[in-house]
Amino acid sequence: MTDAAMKLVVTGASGRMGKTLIRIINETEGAALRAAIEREGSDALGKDAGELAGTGHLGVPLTDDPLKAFLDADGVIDFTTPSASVEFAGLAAQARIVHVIGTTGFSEDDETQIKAAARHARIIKSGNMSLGVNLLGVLVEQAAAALSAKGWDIEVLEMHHRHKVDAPSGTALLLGDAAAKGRGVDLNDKAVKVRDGHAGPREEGTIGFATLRGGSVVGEHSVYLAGEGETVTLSHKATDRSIFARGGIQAALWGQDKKPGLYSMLDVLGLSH
Ligand SMILES: NC(=O)C1=CN([C@@H]2O[C@H](COP(=O)(O)OP(=O)(O)OC[C@H]3O[C@@H](n4cnc5c(N)ncnc54)[C@H](OP(=O)(O)O)[C@@H]3O)[C@@H](O)[C@H]2O)C=CC1
Ligand SMILES: O=C(O)C1=N[C@H](C(=O)O)C[C@H](O)C1
Repeated sequence: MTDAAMKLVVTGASGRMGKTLIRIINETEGAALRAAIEREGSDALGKDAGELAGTGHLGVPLTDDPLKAFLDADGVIDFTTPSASVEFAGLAAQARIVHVIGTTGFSEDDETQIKAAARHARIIKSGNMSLGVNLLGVLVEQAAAALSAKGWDIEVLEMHHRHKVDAPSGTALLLGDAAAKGRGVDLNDKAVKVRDGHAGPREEGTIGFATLRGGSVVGEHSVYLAGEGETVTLSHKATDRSIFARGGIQAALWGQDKKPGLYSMLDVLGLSH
């Protein structure tokens, strides 16, 4: 770690992604863990971040004072809950730092508040921080555009571990959005997220979602483009959370010299058009 290293805060530090981030930041040149935040009342407060993450003692105890931590840092990497991330976006704006948001499951109102915070913070937000999924999104957009003729139906299937609380996943929505973009439509007008009982035949032009939950599955996504007599399937399988952590850290480093604004992982990876 050098003096020039980007000083990072990890929120949700005792969560699945928080611990992965602490481990990967510790291995990343140019990044340094400055503080680790957990929610008020958490049993993890006061514990050492490195000991929690299994990397050995780092001398960074978990605290519940995000503003103090943000004012003394260059960036925050945040995989927590929608309400916490909205609060952190406001604090990142006050501290004028980079805010990487990996959290999923936001409401429209949450999204509006994050956009407002991006007037002062550099916010990079994505439902999936991995290179593979963001590349998949580009391919889905191309396939949906190429197969936009009548008769091709698009369905997104996802599976995650039993602890996941939001559905469809942020990645499934990202892929659905890419498909909608390829077709030149708005996903909000075309998404079918639930089918139950006598749902009737499939409505032409809709984009369907199906959700599976179970075991320890890190994240699996498939987009089906189903035509008459043939189906094209585009898939991604995550087997290790470190891909999300590496992407989150890459996003934070990328954001250092950017103007305030709301960016996506496509911007970070040079895949936006
Ligand atoms: N974009 C991407 O690439 C990825 C996104 N995710 C998303 O990241 C989020 C977190 O996932 P995961 O790590 O599996 O979930 P976890 O539940 O394991 O971790 C979330 C952590 O945030 C903590 N937390 C909740 N509220 C606050 C708060 N106000 N201040 C500080 N910490 C808080 C929780 O504490 P406690 O448990 O005590 O409430 C918990 O430790 C989810 O939305 C998930 O979908 C996950 C992987 C990749
Ligand atoms: O909750 C998770 O675990 C994951 N969440 C993200 C999502 O909602 O798509 C990304 C990844 O698939 C893991």
